[in-house]
Amino acid sequence: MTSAADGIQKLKLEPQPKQPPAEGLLPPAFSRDIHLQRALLQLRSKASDIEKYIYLSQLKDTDEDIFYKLCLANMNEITPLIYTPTVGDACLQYSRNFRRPEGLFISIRDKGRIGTILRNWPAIDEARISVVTDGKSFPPRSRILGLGDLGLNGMPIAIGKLSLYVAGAGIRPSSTLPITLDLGTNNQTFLNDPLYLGLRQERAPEGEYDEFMEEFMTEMSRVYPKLLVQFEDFSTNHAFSFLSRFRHRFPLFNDDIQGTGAVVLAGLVSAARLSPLQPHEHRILFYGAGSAGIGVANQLLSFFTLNGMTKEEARSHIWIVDSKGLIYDDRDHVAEYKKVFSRNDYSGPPMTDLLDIVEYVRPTALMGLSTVKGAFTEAVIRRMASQTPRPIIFPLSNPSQLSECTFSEALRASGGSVLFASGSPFPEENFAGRTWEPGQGNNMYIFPGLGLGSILCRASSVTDSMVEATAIGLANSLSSDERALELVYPRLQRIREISAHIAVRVIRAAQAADVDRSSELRKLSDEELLGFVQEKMWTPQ
Ligand SMILES: NC(=O)c1ccc[n+]([C@@H]2O[C@H](COP(=O)([O-])OP(=O)(O)OC[C@H]3O[C@@H](n4cnc5c(N)ncnc54)[C@H](O)[C@@H]3O)[C@@H](O)[C@H]2O)c1
Ligand SMILES: O=C(O)C[C@H](O)C(=O)O
Ligand SMILES: [Mg+2]
Repeated sequence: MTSAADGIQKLKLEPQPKQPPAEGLLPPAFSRDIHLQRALLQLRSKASDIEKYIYLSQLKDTDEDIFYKLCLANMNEITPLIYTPTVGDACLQYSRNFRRPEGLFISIRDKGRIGTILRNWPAIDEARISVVTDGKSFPPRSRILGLGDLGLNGMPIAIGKLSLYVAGAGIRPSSTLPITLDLGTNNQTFLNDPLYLGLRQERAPEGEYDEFMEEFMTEMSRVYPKLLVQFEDFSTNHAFSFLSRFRHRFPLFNDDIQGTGAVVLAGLVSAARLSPLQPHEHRILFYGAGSAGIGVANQLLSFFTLNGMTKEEARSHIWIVDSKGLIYDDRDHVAEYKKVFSRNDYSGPPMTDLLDIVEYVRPTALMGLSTVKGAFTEAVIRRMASQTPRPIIFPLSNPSQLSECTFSEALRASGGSVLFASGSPFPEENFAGRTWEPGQGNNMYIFPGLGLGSILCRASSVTDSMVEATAIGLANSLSSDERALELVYPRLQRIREISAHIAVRVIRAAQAADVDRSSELRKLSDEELLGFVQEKMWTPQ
């Protein structure tokens, strides 16, 4: 009879000691440099992105060094395959394509013995960073990107984010820990699918979920005392409540609320530098009021407060639209977490049409976090472009098929005046006799550096000031060449350099907030600190 442990051994999850292969096992002319080229050719020969994703997962499993070398040399080509948008399909098809475990699955039935399960993770190094998702949705079509209730199939998003920690910030692969919490699913297609790998039950009720999370977080900190936790793609209500419940007790952050807030703040700062308007002239309209929309709106208050306004004044520059239209005081049914942005200067009939809202608000910036494909119509973009000289339009919903508009649409409808960034990548465009590069406003620019800085200074918690520091660090990391091309984000190929720069800002902010536990870093100059951060980055051999 085979035991569960034998099963895992067969699935090769256990780390294999690195030894040169015995003589004769490799062909005489084999060289690792040439093999890198071979791997790229093999990758490019695959017919679809999901096949490329599967190829890359297997490459990571069999030869981690080649996998990360390939990533680092080809960030623009590989990031969309191991991360957004392909990871969306990888999630949808996870139970069909599953080959071997690459992370921990902790289910509601493990309540009472979560510590034991956590100790089963067979890593060589102590886990230092974990991305945790519950693959869960609240209203239909929310969370895991914008794809809905994925239940246990959310695992690839945790794996994808951690691959970017390694590629983008040089976190040691063996210290990363992807975790999917299986609390059941209300996705009937999965429940009916014989291949579905998760619990075949509806989601656990709130009270039980709360107890489960309490035990989970407590055990995580016991088993892995140096661990930083990233909450990913929880449904909106849980995203906010778990963040506020745990953030002062454990080192953790929520990527969708805080990471997205920071990346959009950085993009807005860069875009505003290209606009002729003064900061206090900006009026920001949010389309979508979930964890990301409200998280970003909260973070964008800093755009105004850093320019001398009070929080109250800053709030008056922000308008929010949810699925029921513009949010204002006299409107019924406004969830508590949105109320802080409710307008007290409008009291007419409900305003639901985006074109009417754009006409009324006259936004200089329009942020899409709604999961509503095509919501930024040609008419909406044209109207905005007629009201403001450089409309800032960020359709941030993921994956690509849920984007509020494409780069081509925004460019053409605005006659080239748009300052654009999208959550998922879009190709360059030829328009009006030149080539235009879109920006990608994705939290992937933030979490690697935030994680690296927090880990290196052993932050006991992740403060708002550390998150804000990532945004300023990112906005200041554009090269003169990138600025000349009017890019709002730096090129992805420079992600390691950018992450190191962000990590330094994070460490300094942690020191100022007194949450750093590696106090010897306080003695280093900024230059020495940057050197220290870069030296700590893992590099594939
Ligand atoms: N670019 C990034 O880095 C990034 C980061 C986080 C989230 N996102 C994306 O943002 C999207 C939203 O994420 P979330 O976590 O906030 O999801 P969510 O489900 O919590 O929120 C979606 C919001 O959109 C609103 N909405 C739905 N239909 C609408 C309509 N017709 N008109 C106006 N509003 C409508 C809903 O009311 C809700 O407030 C997802 O697609 C996600 O992938 C992008
Ligand atoms: O996963 C991404 O690409 C960004 C973000 O965390 C999201 O949920 O969409
Ligand atoms: Mg996310």
